[in-house]
Amino acid sequence: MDEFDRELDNELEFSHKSTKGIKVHRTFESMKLKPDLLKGIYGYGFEAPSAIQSRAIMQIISGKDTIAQAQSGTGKTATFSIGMLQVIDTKSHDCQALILSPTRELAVQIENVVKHLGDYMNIHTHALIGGINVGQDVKKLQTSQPQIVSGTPGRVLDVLKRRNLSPRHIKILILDEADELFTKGFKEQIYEIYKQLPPGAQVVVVSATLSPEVLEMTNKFTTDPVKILVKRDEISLSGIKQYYVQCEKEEWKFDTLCDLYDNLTITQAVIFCNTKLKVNWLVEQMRKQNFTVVGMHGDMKQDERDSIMNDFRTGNSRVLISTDVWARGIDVQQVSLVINYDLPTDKENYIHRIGRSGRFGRKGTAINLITKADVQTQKELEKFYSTKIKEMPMNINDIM
Ligand SMILES: Nc1ncnc2c1ncn2[C@@H]1O[C@H](COP(=O)(O)OP(=O)(O)OP(=O)(O)O)[C@@H](O)[C@H]1O
Repeated sequence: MDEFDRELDNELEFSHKSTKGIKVHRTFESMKLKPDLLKGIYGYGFEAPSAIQSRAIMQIISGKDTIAQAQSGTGKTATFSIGMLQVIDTKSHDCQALILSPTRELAVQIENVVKHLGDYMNIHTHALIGGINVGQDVKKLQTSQPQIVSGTPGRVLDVLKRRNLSPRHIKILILDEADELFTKGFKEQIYEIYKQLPPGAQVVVVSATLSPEVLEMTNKFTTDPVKILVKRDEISLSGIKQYYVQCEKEEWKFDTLCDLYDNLTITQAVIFCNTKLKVNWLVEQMRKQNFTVVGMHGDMKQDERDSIMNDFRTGNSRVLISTDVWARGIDVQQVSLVINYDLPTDKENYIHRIGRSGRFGRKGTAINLITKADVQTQKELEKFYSTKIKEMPMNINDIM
């Protein structure tokens, strides 16, 4: 048992229900935001707040610790970004807000959203991510003095320890994909970072999936938080249709995928495998059959990851094969199809993976390629999320 778990053990029971009576703001105007922030929101193309935005933004602005859960692709990033931008003192050049997320690509994406929403506020931001020279970060921190930093836990902790980033004026900490941040590899780092913040710093916990165990853990970081939660049977989006193809044997999956290829390229598609080796293998096999695909995983060099992300975001590549490094948070609106070449090993990532499609009310399709051995796992997923995964019709065009 580590220090984090020991301290958790002493905490009191935590209620897993949404806070009652939260006011709903149906327009951004009614939130009385700074005019420059409002301009940034409209400039970014938003007209009205989504369900989570209409409830959580004002709670964040009020200074309360907040736990915000909402389905994938429903605008959680802008929820915390708008709340945070409203409370930042733009005249000060101290770092006042820190956003932590589990992958480098997500941390960069979040920084981009903050930058765009804060377009008219003269806001300085920086993405602190691993895989690039820390010297560059140090220089940027000194020269641009960002008020908002979005980063991955390892690099953020590193610059805090080197004293290149001062935590003294941080008044708000956002934990995006919090349940992922509370898993083994990260939680000690998160706790280390949290301990360096000034007492009373506001904490905002965000994810589409927050299990009772994770909610219990948030107790360590939050004081009397406002909770906006989603019941488990409401987490899967009805706009994302879920199907399976029964492949009998593992070897049959490949032929099935090749048969589906034409449909993958109608818009954009992401194919998930459970290991980096399998991603490499599948990319190679697909290319041997003259299919155009790209692959991405955490063992690749950062500049290669950046260039693959860039090509996929701009639509230059259309079919991406990846690990769970791509499961959470990444927002590419053109993705309309997700294929689970392997079923994920944890239930939460199933929801996150299929949520790469169907962004903000768009239609999406998810297809699981399953062998006999996967039947039970898939049944458990259906039961867990009270959802139905149907057999894919012979003619896939009927569902696309
Ligand atoms: N109010 C809004 N009006 C129009 N589009 C919006 C609005 N809020 C967010 N969006 C768009 O919806 C998409 C999904 O938003 P976002 O990435 O924040 O979702 P999320 O809830 O964080 O999803 P995930 O659970 O996958 O992390 C983005 O492309 C974003 O620009």
